[in-house]
Amino acid sequence: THVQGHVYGMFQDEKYFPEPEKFKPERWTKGTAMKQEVKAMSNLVWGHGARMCIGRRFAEQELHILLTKIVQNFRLEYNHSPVGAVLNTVMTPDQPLRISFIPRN
Ligand code: HEM
Repeated sequence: THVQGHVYGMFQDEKYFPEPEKFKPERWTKGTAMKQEVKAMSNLVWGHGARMCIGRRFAEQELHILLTKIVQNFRLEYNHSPVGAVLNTVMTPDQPLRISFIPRN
């Protein structure tokens, strides 16, 4: 039996994520209003406990490098209708993401 936390729902909880629909990356930076221990337990993206994702640090490092390289080399533009989210085991966009990657040089 597949049992899975409702991670998307957790991110919608106003108590921990005021204005959950807004893009506010500062939610995750050090020194913001959310307490560190609440931040750590407010979502289960990586699972929790003895069987939590063993590749977490590796995946975070990869994402950090990937996003840094993209932003260094491209300006991203999106000029289409708002994108919704659909649950397909993990959350996926409800339409193709037609993001334009415009080279910076
Ligand atoms: C964005 C990327 C990733 C996400 C969101 C993710 C998420 C998860 C989650 C939710 C679990 C289940 C935790 C639980 O049962 O409580 C898991 C398990 C696991 N993940 Fe990841 N993972 C990611 C990337 C990776 C990578 C890159 C690796 C390996 C290099 C990896 C290796 C594993 C392994 C081996 C387990 C099983 C751990 C166990 O059962 O003891 N994951 N992951």
